[in-house]
Amino acid sequence: MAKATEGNVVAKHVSLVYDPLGVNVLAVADCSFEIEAGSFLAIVGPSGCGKTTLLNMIAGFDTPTEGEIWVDGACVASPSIRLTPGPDRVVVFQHGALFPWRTVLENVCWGPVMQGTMSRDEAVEKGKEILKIAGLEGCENEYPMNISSGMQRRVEIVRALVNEPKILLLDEPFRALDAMTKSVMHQYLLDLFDATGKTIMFITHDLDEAIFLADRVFVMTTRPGRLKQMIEVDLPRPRNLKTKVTDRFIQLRNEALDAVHEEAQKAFERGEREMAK
Ligand SMILES: Nc1ncnc2c1ncn2[C@@H]1O[C@H](COP(=O)(O)OP(=O)(O)OP(=O)(O)O)[C@@H](O)[C@H]1O
Repeated sequence: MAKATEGNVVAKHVSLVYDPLGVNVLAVADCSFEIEAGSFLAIVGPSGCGKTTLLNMIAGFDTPTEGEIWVDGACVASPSIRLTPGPDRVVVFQHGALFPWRTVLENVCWGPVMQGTMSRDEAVEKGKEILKIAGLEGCENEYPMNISSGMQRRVEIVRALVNEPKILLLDEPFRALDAMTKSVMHQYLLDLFDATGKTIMFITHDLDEAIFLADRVFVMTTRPGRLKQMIEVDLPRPRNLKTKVTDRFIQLRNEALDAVHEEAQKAFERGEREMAK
């Protein structure tokens, strides 16, 4: 699959202060980075460092207090722009949100049909095609409660992809899954990434997951979240289980671990100091 030409994200000196007149929490500070069209960026960092805040600004859910976010040459977020969430930037959260009263296929087709961007027949065709890549062929008529949690997560990702977004934003989508299921999810996600060529931004606490999936790993500092380190993951694709035992994988994972651990230690010490006040 050729790399996408759409979905290039550029963040320029982005900061966000929650409640500037009240508690005044500087969540993200002066973050600048680029996600090239068709590439996979993982974001890691200590708890509360601003990962979701960054994702929410790209999704159009939150307005930066300073700086700008550009998608394909158009400014989509800045202090002076009205929020514009839309189907070009679709988010999958860690907690599932499938309609329990609709079948898998109905869940997957609902968005584009409701928005009028596809006829029902087109959405069904597209939905079935992506469900197949995600290993869900034959589950179209099941209800969410009758399939496993790993399958439910895949249905959600398929549902997001059916909208043909420019960017897929994933906020710890596999956090609640056991290690074995997670590992299977990774392979399906990589298959979907290879097949669709979409730009993906993926938040996680799991460094193995970040290195295994991504082209680049953005390590954030403890809050306020800034860029601490950008790790270029030069592992060849397609990747599989054997990738995880290569020397290069272990080297990259250790690099990420050192960077995150240093920040987690700072966050911990700051927490202890605040408790001692
Ligand atoms: N609405 C809000 N008002 C005030 N502070 C907030 C608000 N939302 C988040 N915060 C604070 O902003 C900081 C960044 O939060 P955010 O959820 O982006 O971090 P995170 O890195 O995604 O955290 P985690 O890894 O725990 O999910 C945290 O200190 C959080 O408590």
